[in-house]
Amino acid sequence: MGAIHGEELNKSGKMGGREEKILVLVRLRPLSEKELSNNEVADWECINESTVLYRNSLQERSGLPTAYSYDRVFSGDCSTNQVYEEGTKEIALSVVSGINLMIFLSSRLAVCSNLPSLFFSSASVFAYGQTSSGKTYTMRGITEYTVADIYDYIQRHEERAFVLKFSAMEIYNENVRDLLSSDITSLRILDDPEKGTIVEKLTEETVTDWDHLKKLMSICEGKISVNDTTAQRKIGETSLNEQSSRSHQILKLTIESSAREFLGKENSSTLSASVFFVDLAGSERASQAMSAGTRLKEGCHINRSLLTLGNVIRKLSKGRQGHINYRDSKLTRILQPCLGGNARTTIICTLSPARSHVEQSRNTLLFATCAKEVTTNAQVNVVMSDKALVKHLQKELARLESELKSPAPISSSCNCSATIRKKDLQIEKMEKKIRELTKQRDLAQSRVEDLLQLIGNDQSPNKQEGRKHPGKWKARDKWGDDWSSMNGHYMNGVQDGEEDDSIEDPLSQALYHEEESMFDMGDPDDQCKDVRCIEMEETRVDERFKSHASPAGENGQILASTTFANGSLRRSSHQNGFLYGTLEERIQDVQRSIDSLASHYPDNSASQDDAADASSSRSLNFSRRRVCRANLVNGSFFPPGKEEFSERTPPSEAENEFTERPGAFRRFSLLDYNVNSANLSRNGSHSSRGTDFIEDLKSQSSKNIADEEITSVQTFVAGLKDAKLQYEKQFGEGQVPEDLRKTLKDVGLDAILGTSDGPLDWMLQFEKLQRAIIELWETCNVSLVHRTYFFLLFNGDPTDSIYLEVELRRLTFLRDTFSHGNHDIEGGHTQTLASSEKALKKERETLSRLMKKRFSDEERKKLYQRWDIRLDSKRRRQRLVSKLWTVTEDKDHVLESASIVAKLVKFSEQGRALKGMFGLSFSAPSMRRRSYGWMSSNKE
Ligand SMILES: Nc1ncnc2c1ncn2[C@@H]1O[C@H](COP(=O)(O)OP(=O)(O)OP(=O)(O)O)[C@@H](O)[C@H]1O
Repeated sequence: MGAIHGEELNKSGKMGGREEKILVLVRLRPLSEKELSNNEVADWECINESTVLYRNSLQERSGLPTAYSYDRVFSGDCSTNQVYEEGTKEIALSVVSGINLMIFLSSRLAVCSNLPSLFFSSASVFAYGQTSSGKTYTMRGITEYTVADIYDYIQRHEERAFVLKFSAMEIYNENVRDLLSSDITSLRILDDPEKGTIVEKLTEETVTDWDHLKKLMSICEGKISVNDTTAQRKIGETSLNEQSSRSHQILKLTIESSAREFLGKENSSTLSASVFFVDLAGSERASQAMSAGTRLKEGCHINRSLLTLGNVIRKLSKGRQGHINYRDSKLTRILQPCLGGNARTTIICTLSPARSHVEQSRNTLLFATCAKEVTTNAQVNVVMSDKALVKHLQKELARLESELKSPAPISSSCNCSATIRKKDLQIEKMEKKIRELTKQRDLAQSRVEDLLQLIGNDQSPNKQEGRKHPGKWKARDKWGDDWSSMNGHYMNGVQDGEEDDSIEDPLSQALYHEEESMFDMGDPDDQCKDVRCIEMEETRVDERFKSHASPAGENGQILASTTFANGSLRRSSHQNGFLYGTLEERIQDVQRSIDSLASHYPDNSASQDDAADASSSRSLNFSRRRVCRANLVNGSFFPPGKEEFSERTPPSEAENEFTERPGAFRRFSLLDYNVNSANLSRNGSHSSRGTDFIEDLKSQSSKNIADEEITSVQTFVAGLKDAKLQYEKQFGEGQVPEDLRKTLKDVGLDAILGTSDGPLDWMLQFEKLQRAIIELWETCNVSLVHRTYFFLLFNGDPTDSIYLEVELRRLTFLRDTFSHGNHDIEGGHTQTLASSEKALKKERETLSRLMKKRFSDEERKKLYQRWDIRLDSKRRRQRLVSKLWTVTEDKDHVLESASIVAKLVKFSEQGRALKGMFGLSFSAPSMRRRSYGWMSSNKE
């Protein structure tokens, strides 16, 4: 027999890799003795072969999904053998018996030797679920049944010679260990250009027989020790499981085979395929597992890597768009081929039916729902009989010969040259257009310079103060200077001083000391809570944004350091009919801004190793999780309380797969509220619709800190853009809602309503609006990250006015809500000034932890000096962060605060991607007219 790899066949148009969804099975275990003695009730039931149902009259009324469907579900009375036979067998054995063999040929391949057999080069079986749900119990059985069947297959196929190799590893506290070696040193993961990701120096035992393999598996389980030294896989007792696996275990069985008759001959080829058995450690809540010390630390590592796995699965379920963070944990890195790679994969999600575990069970099912959507592209090895192979090659030869004999018709080559000519013409035209545009741009540029000079002469204070605005407030064109001057300050030499890493939360402290780059994990309970549900929350949020995203190609206006004057002047140029605002120019403008931001604030963190970054992003993910329960009022990303968790668990596929929460679009009704129900804000009753808007806007913006990827700024922008669109819808163009007039009066901006429409007036108005907003941010304890993004993104372009309006209205609403003692904004979410204060405090703590990561020692020292913090004082980072954004009347202070927070949340890095955000344009074409609309309407 000869072997052909799927890829080769693919080229010839016959066969190739096979795309298929991950097979997802759910296994419910019976109530354990302990659960029975605690009078636990079983709330879950398999109602048919594919649906598991939650039966609890109380929860049913909560509106959460009750039925979940998967490829196959197994009830508590199903044996592991049944799970294997009806669930995993087909995939696990496809590495030897091949899919066609299984389905069409059964064991008659030897008889029907002309038919090819497809062998998949890699298969994997995972067990996923909360601690004590039965993963190890299930995987042990599945592994044994698979291996037994593989041996059975080998015995029945004597025409081939098989070699089996076995390796085993565990990932314990983010260290990879060889389970077949007594050496407990952590192994390195390497990227091999040919083999992909490999674990260096991992023992690979050649298996002599079935007994040998069983012995090797026993070593992994710790039943036998290697060289009588260490017990193997880390197992420990928790209150939920006496024999809890504290590590992820990955077993790999490689099966190599060659046709016996060709053995030792030139044309002999060896076929290799592997099957992975993955027993993941279980997610656990610290409170339930009652873990402390080592167990708690293990639990944190377990949860963190499972979080990354959840993230990867979630992203893959959305169709592999964008970057998949496989490198965020060793688990996902090693399992990359099994997750959306070239393996056939089955995931068995195990559940405890106990009521006390309902939340964890739901999270497991949400993970399963996501996993169902993931597609892998399994590589196919094809083995043919010699006869079939010869036939295949003859056919291929004949096809190539006929292609050679009848070359492509002349007409098609004519078409080719015609197409080339057409393209040449197009290129010529485009070059001409570029030349024209460049001319126009240069012309506009010189006009702008003229106008700038004019304004410089008009605005003597600006001119005299080197473009400073009157008072403490500086113009935006000072940004670059301020950034560099601040940077300069950091670079001045200072004495060394020990820094205190003390963190109030003991768990965070433990973790922080454990892994320096890691930061806030929140309270143990929160942190150890399973997180998949949150990933689903994110999915929904993403979906919402998707549905609101503007068509790509609109011009953007997110110029972080675009000069104030520029913004105004651009409008003038526009009015004069110049094509000043062409896309090309805008891109250059943005690029310049970003470059200036990036260059003034070198990002030291970029040099830090992958692991640090990964761990940080993982940690940040915990914060992200909290966004679901974010404090609605202050925009912080910290949760008001965990009780909201289950309420906000999204619907499963059984209901609406990842659909948005019903009424998600009602969030804009804050605007309705202000227009149509103005009395509500006065009588103090709550408006959940209005809160929806605040909640979403807030959580969108606050989400950014928890996500170091570009999307976080995009999300922020999308939220604002969304709000703006709704706002415009509500009021139309050129309308000033009555209550906004009142708001403006309230904040002392009533003069603006009657002012003229010139760029200079706008500059003054912008200053006033911005200052009012900054004060309100402080009053309402708004998230520092939100303040920073907003402050940096809206820097005085007239087209920003609508965003300032929306923000001002939102903040005024919050302030009024607080002052009326109107706490209960949305059912279940009690919001008070105190809770917003608490959330802000937590955000400051988190930012203070980031200080160490984002600023070098030297920079921090300079910062302390600059902010009057003694270098020998304790908790210096916390002190510094607690000062940020507090002196609202001092523009320098605000500017520096924004710079520091921007650096902490990697704004400059994200800023580099702002170009990509043109699709989320701040300034829709109509905005140019709209921007002054509300002011002009007041003049009428
Ligand atoms: N389907 C089942 N039928 C009967 N008993 C089961 C079943 N599944 C699990 N058990 C029992 O439940 C207990 C916990 O199972 P197991 O250790 O496999 O859980 P786990 O999910 O691997 O937990 P951890 O993540 O903590 O390692 C064990 O005593 C096991 O024998």
